[in-house]
Amino acid sequence: MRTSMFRSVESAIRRVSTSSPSTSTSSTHFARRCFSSESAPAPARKVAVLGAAGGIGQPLALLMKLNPLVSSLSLYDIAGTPGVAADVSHINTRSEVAGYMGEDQLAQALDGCDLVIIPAGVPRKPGMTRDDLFNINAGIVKTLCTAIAKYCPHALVNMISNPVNSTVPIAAEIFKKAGTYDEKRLFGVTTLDVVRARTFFAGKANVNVADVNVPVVGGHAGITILPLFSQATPKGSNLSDEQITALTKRTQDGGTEVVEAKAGKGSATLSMAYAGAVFADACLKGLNGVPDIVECSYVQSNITDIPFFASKVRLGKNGVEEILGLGPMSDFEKEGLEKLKPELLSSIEKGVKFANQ
Ligand SMILES: NC(=O)c1ccc[n+]([C@@H]2O[C@H](COP(=O)([O-])OP(=O)(O)OC[C@H]3O[C@@H](n4cnc5c(N)ncnc54)[C@H](O)[C@@H]3O)[C@@H](O)[C@H]2O)c1
Ligand SMILES: O=C(O)C[C@H](O)C(=O)O
Repeated sequence: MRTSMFRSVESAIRRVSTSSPSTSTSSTHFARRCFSSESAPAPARKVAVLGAAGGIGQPLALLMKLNPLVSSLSLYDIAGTPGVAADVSHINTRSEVAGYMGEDQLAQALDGCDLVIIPAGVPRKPGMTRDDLFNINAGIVKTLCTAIAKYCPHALVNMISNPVNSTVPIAAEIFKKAGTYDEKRLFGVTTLDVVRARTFFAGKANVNVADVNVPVVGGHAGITILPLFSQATPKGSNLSDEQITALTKRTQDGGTEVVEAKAGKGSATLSMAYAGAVFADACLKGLNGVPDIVECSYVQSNITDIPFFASKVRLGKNGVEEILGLGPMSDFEKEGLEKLKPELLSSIEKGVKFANQ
């Protein structure tokens, strides 16, 4: 899996946190180091963030403003976007920023978009599952996807709103009804699971976190999140079965760990904004024809008997270029795969049913 994006963000942050004011790099240099490694002028790309005034939306707006692959940044929410847009727009990087507020400005926000990122909707509180968000977030996603089908039907869509296992199938159904569905352009963002798996593995295996890769497959809720630690690189110190079981559980419960630590004040926002920015950057690089961009994502898939499934995906000019197979799995992972299927399938069916009622 390509890791240059992760490495460059990490090295940029290390450098900023250790440099004195007199030795710090310019802000433009910082943005370049954070994201694309391309030096040639990148094509114009309009990116929208829907839910841009929220806990994820604001830091994600900041990170997308730092991305030199973005030429136009459209920040939409039902409230609060003028302030977020004014604030972010003062950063001296390439993109022009515009804020849009309320449904009557949604068309303008979406018009001409190449990529739409959706972190709109309510987050969990302690004691809730992601599925408990379905009743509110399904409707929000339906409204937003109906508008996407109308105003930017060819955009890539990065779905962050939970429950991702259901919101992606909802989006697919809405696009099908509108006659605009292209399965290559719809992605559930599961990058945070990969980010967590990499971090947790590095700690236990005693390897440099910047070098670690771990595919995470399945879906994005509890046991449907299946990290494949047997494929983790670099190998590092040998981990026992107990350690692998514990790492798997911690990755599956990573979201809950943050929800509980925030004690009623929402779920992961900063790590999610980072993960969302990493995935959006990969999508933009793919659109721009950069070769060998591979990330895990929850997409329409036939690598298992479940119609939507997260796995490694090669990104290209049309979105999904290739869905990569699961690769060799340990017996523990094979067992996890069979266990997750009923829950994932039922979340998919729930989304499909909702979109068609
Ligand atoms: N995929 C993942 O890995 C992942 C990780 C973290 C959070 N999430 C999910 O992301 C979502 C947002 O989380 P958050 O912490 O940013 O929540 P938040 O409440 O802080 O922000 C959500 C934003 O969405 C906006 N919103 C509500 N209805 C909208 C609509 N119809 N159109 C546009 N915007 C609308 C709200 O005004 C708010 O600003 C939640 O569903 C959460 O569960 C997913
Ligand atoms: O856990 C949540 O509710 C938010 C998100 O899906 C996460 O994994 O952090």
